[in-house]
Amino acid sequence: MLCARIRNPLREPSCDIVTAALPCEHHPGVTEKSPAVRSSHEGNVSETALEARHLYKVFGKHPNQAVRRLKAGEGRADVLDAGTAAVIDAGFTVRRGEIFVIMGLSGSGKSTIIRMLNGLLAPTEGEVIIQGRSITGASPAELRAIRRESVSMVFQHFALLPHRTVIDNAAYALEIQGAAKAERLSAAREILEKVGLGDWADSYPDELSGGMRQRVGLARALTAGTDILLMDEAFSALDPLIRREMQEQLIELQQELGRTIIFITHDLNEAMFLGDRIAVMRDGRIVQSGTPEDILTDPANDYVAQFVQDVDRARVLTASAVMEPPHLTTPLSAGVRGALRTLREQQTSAVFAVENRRLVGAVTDRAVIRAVKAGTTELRSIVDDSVLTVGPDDLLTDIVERAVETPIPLAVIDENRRLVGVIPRVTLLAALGNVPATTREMPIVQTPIDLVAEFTPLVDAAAGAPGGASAPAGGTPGEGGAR
Ligand SMILES: Nc1ncnc2c1ncn2[C@@H]1O[C@H](COP(=O)(O)OP(=O)(O)OP(=O)(O)O)[C@@H](O)[C@H]1O
Repeated sequence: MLCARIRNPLREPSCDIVTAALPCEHHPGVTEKSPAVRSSHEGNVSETALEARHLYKVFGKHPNQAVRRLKAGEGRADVLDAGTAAVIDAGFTVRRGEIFVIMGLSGSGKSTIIRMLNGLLAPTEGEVIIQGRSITGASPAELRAIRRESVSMVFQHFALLPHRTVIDNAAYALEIQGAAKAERLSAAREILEKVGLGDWADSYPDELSGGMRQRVGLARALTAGTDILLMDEAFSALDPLIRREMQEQLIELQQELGRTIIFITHDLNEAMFLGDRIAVMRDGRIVQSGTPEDILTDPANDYVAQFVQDVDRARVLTASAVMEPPHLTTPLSAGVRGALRTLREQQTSAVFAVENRRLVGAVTDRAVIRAVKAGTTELRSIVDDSVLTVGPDDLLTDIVERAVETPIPLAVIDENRRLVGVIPRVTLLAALGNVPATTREMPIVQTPIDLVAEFTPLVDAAAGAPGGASAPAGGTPGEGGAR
């Protein structure tokens, strides 16, 4: 299985990209991880493939009036008399080479957004910018050119031409672009190989299964050679197993071909698995955008939190998202006695041995005691170097098995074998079960009755103190008394 973190080179860039939680430029109330801030040595290369700025779409009699009222603070339901607000002030930036997912329940406005992104629908207000060019106000001919050259679409119901062979379907977009037959067939054949349909080139769509037909749809969009692919619920009609296969294949293809993909889905698990970043929509608005881990671990509001409750966390969270700092370590240079001291102080039965922060292995209490008895002082000879390790980018789903096998926490090591964290089994279980792994201070239970306040007036009254026996009738115990 591919790792969600490392599959996109743009997501884990090799040079100084600063990522910080910032308010989204277009939505001060919506937070997203900041767009990559590139170091100056990369030059001013635009990494933005597509941008949506303050998009509104209202269907109905008075769309502009509805937008004015929405801006003034009225809600979607309030402006129904003027029209249906399908999209309200949606803004996002899609970076080149990423999979950006727009996720929301039926009616939340996803399809309307995607139709505005490829110019099939004009926004009531706002702007769509594709590769630096605004398509708002573009002529029909310009829009056709943009769709031909920059943006391809993959539909839920494949939209294949039934009387054409698989290869002719896959080559169709190039045919429209006017490419010579030999050129388009060769390009289509290459892509068909990549999607696993090389042997089916001469078949017809009705000879294929649903998953295979969707592969042809995907091949057609990829053959077109556009940088941006819009995929509208592209896998929703497929059986669950085929669907998962397609999701995995899409990530592989995206990694290989580096296209920019905007993927629409109502399925949060799919969004979490595919998305480098996700925009969550509700009632026409984007309510949160961020990486899958951001959304899972820090939902912006109760709506998103409820949504993520049922997410298959093992497919989204990585080792680095759940690991704990490695406290139970002993340097090799501390020798057997040093290891013994750490084991006793930490009251544990095994510690990790490290050398220059690099993991050497684990040392158990038994081995240490035997070594002390035998008069051994050097630690390396008793280190067990077969400890199970995982990488920071490994998905939990891929490490659960190893966690079950090992009696000590899993060691998380980076590419230089540096011990960057540990995952005790309890931490893994807590993360999978969405239980907070942190512990809090125990609250101090308040004494139910303030005995001093209760009894002082009675004692005072018995002693004849002023204000005691003469306390007003109905006064609460303690009122007017000493505290
Ligand atoms: N042409 C139209 N005329 C009037 N209302 C529309 C039109 N298209 C969409 N809507 C309304 O806009 C809202 C958003 O619809 P949209 O299809 O964009 O949502 P969606 O999230 O894609 O839902 P689904 O997954 O069901 O397609 C809905 O209330 C829908 O009824």
